[in-house]
Amino acid sequence: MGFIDVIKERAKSNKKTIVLPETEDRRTYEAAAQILKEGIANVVLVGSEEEVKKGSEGLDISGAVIVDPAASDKTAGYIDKLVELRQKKGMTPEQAKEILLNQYLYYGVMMVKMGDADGMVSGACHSTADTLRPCLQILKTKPGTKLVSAFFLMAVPDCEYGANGTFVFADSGLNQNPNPEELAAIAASSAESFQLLVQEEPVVAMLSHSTMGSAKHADVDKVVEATKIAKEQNPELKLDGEFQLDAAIVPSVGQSKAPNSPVAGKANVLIFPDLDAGNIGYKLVQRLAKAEAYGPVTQGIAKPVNDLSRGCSAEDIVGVVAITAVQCQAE
Ligand SMILES: CC(C)(COP(=O)(O)OP(=O)(O)OC[C@H]1O[C@@H](n2cnc3c(N)ncnc32)[C@H](O)[C@@H]1OP(=O)(O)O)[C@@H](O)C(=O)NCCC(=O)NCCS
Ligand SMILES: CC(=O)OP(=O)(O)O
Repeated sequence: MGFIDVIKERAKSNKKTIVLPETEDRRTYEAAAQILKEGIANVVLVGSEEEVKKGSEGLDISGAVIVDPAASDKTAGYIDKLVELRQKKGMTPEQAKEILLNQYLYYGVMMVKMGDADGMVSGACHSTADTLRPCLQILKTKPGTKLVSAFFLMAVPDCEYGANGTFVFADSGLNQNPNPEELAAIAASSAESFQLLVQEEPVVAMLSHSTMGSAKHADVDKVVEATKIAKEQNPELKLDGEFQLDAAIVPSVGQSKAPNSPVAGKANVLIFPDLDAGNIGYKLVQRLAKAEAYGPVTQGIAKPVNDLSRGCSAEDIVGVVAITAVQCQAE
């Protein structure tokens, strides 16, 4: 079984309820039909009966729950709660009502916040910034976590590297230019996510254009500092750096460029120095190596809510929903 098949089986073993708010997008219905058919999760679609009927024409989504913000008796409570949460930022009851009746993404986040759904997946037709901003504003970080970050689960076909071709790539979605402390936090969270989702020991590489001092630059210094912090804060973790990508994942190159590192050549969690590298890197592997790419999956947020690339397929949405359901099981 491939990575995503295992995740789907885990999701089915203890079904969770996931909101899909993007009912203006046909891929949402195609994914919902597949999720229901396979029994991966209970599905909530946000929209009017009429919108959903029109958008899902020809698909069997009869098992989905449809929640219409304009008709639901929960909406008034969501408005009050949103005002309470965002009052200090200037949110008025009128604004909260306008947002919740018209922006289904916000409605989905409020359903999760209020415990009316376990998790949410959105982002097929909203940018990452527009998807994650309301999640961060309303749900906030998990207790004990300062930074929310985002990763991709990459399943590369016919690949002997990583965990049989499965990797976590981080941060590929959220933090644009993390400082050393933030990069160290991203590494620690990514190791935890890898353990939860891949169920193998994480081996974490801090990536750079330099391996163990082979290049000199402020960008390299940042990764060296992040590696030092991450090691100090997580002495139990298999984590090392700084590495070029080949030294991190290819055993023979790791052996020649960093012979004394327990991580070189064996990494399955790749920590990119910034979002340019992380986002470009995952898209290169997805498009050129034809890897499955699931995400951006968030970590460090108070409840499981995950994003999608606007370039995603319905099958990608199904995969991210299954991953979200497994994160919900771990809550
Ligand atoms: C997500 C993003 C939009 C947030 O930035 P922003 O719009 O400037 O919003 P703010 O900085 O005001 O943050 C909004 C809230 O989220 C919180 N927040 C932002 N980033 C956070 C993080 N990484 N961890 C925890 N909380 C965070 C802020 O504290 C703030 O909370 P508050 O409103 O209660 O004070 C921004 O980080 C971003 O654009 N990231 C890149 C996304 C992207 O384009 N990715 C590429 C494609 S995948
Ligand atoms: C993850 C990502 O790159 O998202 P989008 O394609 O929506 O910008």
